[in-house]
Amino acid sequence: MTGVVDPSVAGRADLVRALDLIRDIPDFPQPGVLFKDISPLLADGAAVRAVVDAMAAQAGPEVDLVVALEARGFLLGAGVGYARGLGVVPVRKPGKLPAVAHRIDFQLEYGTATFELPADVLSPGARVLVVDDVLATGGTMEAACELVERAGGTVVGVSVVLELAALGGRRRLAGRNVHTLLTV
Ligand SMILES: O=P(O)(O)OC[C@H]1O[C@H](OP(=O)(O)OP(=O)(O)O)[C@H](O)[C@@H]1O
Ligand SMILES: Nc1ncnc2[nH]cnc12
Repeated sequence: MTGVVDPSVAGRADLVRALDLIRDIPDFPQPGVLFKDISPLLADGAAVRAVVDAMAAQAGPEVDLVVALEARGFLLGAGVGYARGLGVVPVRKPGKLPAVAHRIDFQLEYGTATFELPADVLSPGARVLVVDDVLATGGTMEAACELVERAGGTVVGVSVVLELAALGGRRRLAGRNVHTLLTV
């Protein structure tokens, strides 16, 4: 996929190849949306390793917990946690968690959604990296950061594979430390 790569990606043939596996699916999940599908990247062992290692390397040394966003963020966040030797907390869609600390409703590019943070797994003062696949309008990431902060955590970075610049997510996350591998 063509776009602007992070300086950490430039010159890394394995990462460039991995990011090239992301495909466009028109009119999904609704007409007018150009969906960026990372499934081919996730299905390629070398690609997913290159991407997860790059996300783990971008995040600062101060991170002590990964928060991963349902659903595709789980796949990447678990890898980043493993690579850095850090725990992973899943932020989930409603009705999945047996014990909920905080809940938030939000809007994303193609609809509305709700996230929940599990109870008693995020300690106040935790320095959190929030991981997802795509940053579009930023509604999803902003809501996740809000949940972390309600629990007393500090969001020290947010990390995605792909940023859709025209949808303004980075502006919405102004003041936050946003890591992306590719911006289109
Ligand atoms: O920046 P935004 O406009 O908020 O959009 C980004 C979010 O949209 C997609 O999730 P989706 O809700 O499709 O969930 P899924 O991962 O469960 O399929 C993507 O995985 C991000 O989480
Ligand atoms: N266009 C898009 N492609 C993939 N994930 C998204 N999340 C929000 N908008 C998206």
